[in-house]
Amino acid sequence: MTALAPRAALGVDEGDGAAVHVDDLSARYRAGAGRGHATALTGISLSIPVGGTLAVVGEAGSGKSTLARVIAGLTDRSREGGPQISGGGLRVLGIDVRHLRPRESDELALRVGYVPQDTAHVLDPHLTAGENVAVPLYERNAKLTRRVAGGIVAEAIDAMHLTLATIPKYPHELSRGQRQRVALARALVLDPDLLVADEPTSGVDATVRSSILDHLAEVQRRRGFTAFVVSSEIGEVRRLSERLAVLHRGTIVGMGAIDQVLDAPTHPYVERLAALGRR
Ligand SMILES: Nc1ncnc2c1ncn2[C@@H]1O[C@H](COP(=O)(O)OP(=O)(O)OP(=O)(O)O)[C@@H](O)[C@H]1O
Repeated sequence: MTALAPRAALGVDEGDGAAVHVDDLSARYRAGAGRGHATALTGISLSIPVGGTLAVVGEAGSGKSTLARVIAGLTDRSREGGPQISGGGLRVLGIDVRHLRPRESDELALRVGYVPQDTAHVLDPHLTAGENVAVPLYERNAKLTRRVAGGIVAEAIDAMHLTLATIPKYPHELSRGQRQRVALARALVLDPDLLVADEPTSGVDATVRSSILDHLAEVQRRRGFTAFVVSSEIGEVRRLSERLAVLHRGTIVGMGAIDQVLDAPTHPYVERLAALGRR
């Protein structure tokens, strides 16, 4: 892979200029036999321009992972037990996620890199780090030679500043921070148009956290993909994004430039967040 020009500069446009366009979106989960549904998101509207980044913060259970999953196209239609879109609209890379057809679901899988909170959901414990990163490559092209795949994997591993000695190791032989970076390498190996990362530094030591975020920001600057990143810490957000959305009980209670949101809080939760950020 050579260094790629930013997509916005290449003129990749998804119609209305936004890579992600969420309009009054509601989402829910099946609550189990005879118990109806549990609403997780209500009236969410946001937009991420091509090549832009939006960071999302909010307390536990506020709906961050649900929003990440629906934006990644991992709805109940495509994945058993996933969130269902129950109202509003969602366009991702020009695709209507609410009415996703199987072909579009496959297209999204190739064009969206997704890193869940728990890397155990994407890293197969029976495959080495290198084999895990290669999985999407073979999904896209089963005829890829081992030599070509190996070169691409080595580059993806290197881009996350992991040593090549990581490649033959199994996930359990790696630290949590190394596993997160392998999961990021896997999500980025197909050179996606959109990265959805759900707390990419969750459970990682504070000293390693900032370096993961810096590597991620550097790769994004080079490749110009659009990013939606969930974070649990306001301090982390600035390393990746200039824009912030704050979720509280399934609704957005603050959105805009980070300082604008924190300096003029319009909700008590944002006020608390701003106070934490000042400490
Ligand atoms: N698979 C599921 N089935 C039913 N309800 C769910 C499911 N996943 C999440 N929920 C519910 O949806 C709401 C939002 O959860 P979500 O995981 O999106 O929040 P979050 O902000 O990401 O939380 P955390 O920071 O703890 O990861 C919560 O009330 C949660 O209990």
